[in-house]
Amino acid sequence: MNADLSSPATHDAADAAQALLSVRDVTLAFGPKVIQHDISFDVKRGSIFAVMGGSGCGKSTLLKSMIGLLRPTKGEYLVGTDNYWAGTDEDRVRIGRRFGVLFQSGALWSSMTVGENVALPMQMFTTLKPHVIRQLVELKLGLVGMLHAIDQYPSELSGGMKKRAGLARAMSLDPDILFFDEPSAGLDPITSARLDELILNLRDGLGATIVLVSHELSSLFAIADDGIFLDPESKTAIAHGSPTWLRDHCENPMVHAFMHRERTDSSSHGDR
Ligand SMILES: Nc1ncnc2c1ncn2[C@@H]1O[C@H](COP(=O)(O)OP(=O)(O)OP(=O)(O)O)[C@@H](O)[C@H]1O
Repeated sequence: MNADLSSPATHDAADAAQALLSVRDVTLAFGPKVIQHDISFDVKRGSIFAVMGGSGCGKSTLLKSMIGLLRPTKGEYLVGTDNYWAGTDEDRVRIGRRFGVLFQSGALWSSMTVGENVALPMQMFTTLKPHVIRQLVELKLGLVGMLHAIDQYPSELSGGMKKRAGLARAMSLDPDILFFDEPSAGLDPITSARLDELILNLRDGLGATIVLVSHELSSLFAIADDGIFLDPESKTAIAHGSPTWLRDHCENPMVHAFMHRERTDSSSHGDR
């Protein structure tokens, strides 16, 4: 399989200069089982970067590794000038403070209200006074259209509201980079489109930099402006570029089939 790495978004010296996060020659494995090898890409400040590929290719594993839950067997993650895995545990905690993560389910604490969930990271990691935290919580919930639900418990929320609340919590500490794992999973198309709009507003209004894993083509085409396509067979990246660029220009058959929702023998494990 030939790698189609010639898109406008292929990483080069200019991209590296703008990069907020640089992934360099990363190999991920569980024991002897290699999941992906020699992955390199740059996430530019203010971009929405998609990790794409069929089911089981290693998207979530890569995301986990980027947020510090899995040490790569080889390679580096550079966050600005910080080399994430090269430092001490304290260094990683400091660098990790620059990350916000939205997990698939929203991952809210069920015994706490929405407001308490959003306040928790501020209470744990800052010395802000309670009334300041309250103001910030209201601000974050306002940004995601959830201020009205500040005193509600997660069990009282719809799937889309849980995602919004999870997003407000991910933004609690004003992260430099937001990581989203399947933000549209479990949402109906209208709620999913609203979440896409919200994500675009966060990028355009706040200049947020976002890395996401998603299967949802409509969502990928609507919001992502750069990305990487992982192949489960060769276990490495076979294309770089925005989802629309890959859809319209990438000639690699696996990528073409995925982006056009076609079934081919070689992509039988691709998601549909
Ligand atoms: N803790 C683990 N130990 C061993 N293998 C694992 C572990 N976690 C994931 N894997 C394997 O790594 C591979 C990639 O899994 P991963 O969940 O990253 O894929 P994915 O692309 O996110 O899939 P999906 O789109 O279906 O969520 C799979 O073969 C999976 O079985």
